[in-house]
Amino acid sequence: MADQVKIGIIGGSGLYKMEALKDVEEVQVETPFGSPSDALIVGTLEGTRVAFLARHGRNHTYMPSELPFRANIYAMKSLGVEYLISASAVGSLKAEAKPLDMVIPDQFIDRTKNRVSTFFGEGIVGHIAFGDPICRNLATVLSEAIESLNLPDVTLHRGGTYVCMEGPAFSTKAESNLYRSWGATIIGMTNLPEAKLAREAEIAYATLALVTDYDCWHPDHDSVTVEMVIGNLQKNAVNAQRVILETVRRLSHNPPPSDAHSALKYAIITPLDKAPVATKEKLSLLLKKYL
Ligand SMILES: CSC[C@H]1O[C@H](OP(=O)(O)O)[C@H](O)[C@@H]1O
Ligand SMILES: Nc1ncnc2[nH]cnc12
Repeated sequence: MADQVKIGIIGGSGLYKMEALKDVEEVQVETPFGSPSDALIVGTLEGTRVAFLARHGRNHTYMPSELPFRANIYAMKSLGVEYLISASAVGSLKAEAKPLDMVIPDQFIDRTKNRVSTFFGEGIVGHIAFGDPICRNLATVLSEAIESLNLPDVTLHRGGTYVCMEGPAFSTKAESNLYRSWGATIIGMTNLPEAKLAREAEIAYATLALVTDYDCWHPDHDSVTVEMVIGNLQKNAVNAQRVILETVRRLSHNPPPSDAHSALKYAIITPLDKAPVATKEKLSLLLKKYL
């Protein structure tokens, strides 16, 4: 079993490994919810052990709808992760958020249709608070890390709404314009289920959204393609990794409090002494504080 690690990183499209990780160990984690997308790569960044997971697998073999979100979050929890940073490619729904910019969103709109985004069920019912789906304090650490680096040609947008769509096809223009009329800032296919499950697992979660395109609404820009996403992500991958490094450095020196760390305190409605033993066992990693 690997050492306990408090900081986890999930890398999305175009960010399949962390170059700066040292003393790397590949950890295959099995969970009651199946296998994660890939082995967790535990290594040292800035003197701190962290766990990295390629969200779609290192060869990008999982579609957003196929991602084993529960296994991914459970695996992070089983290593001891308390803070989870998600690095994700997104389309921009606002002119001012340009390709290569970074956005730290603070809200989501759910347009997924086909995702399991809870650990509950099978006799144990829980309803987490999700009004503020991103950990504000972790988002602040991330934003301050970005600002401290003064990255050339990168504008940071603090706050904003991430529309999470099902995919895998990109949006129609009508959809893209609808989301713009709702005031949304960026669009992707992955972060909402992850954020919900992280909250249920009492892990603080924040998103580093890397803008790769203007989706399909912008009259002066071509509609999004995979080539565009990966091309821009590769241009920005060095910056993204610098941001993650600086965030890890700050988090390890000064880990902030997070409401997420006690998210289940008032969430579980089923009396646990009346709950099915098999489900209590399945969820014991998440529930043990409350059993
Ligand atoms: C390759 S374009 C669409 C793909 O990119 C984003 O992935 P991630 O959030 O893992 O960076 C988007 O959500 C889609 O999965
Ligand atoms: N325009 C877009 N729509 C959905 N997911 C994306 N990921 C990157 N760009 C995207």
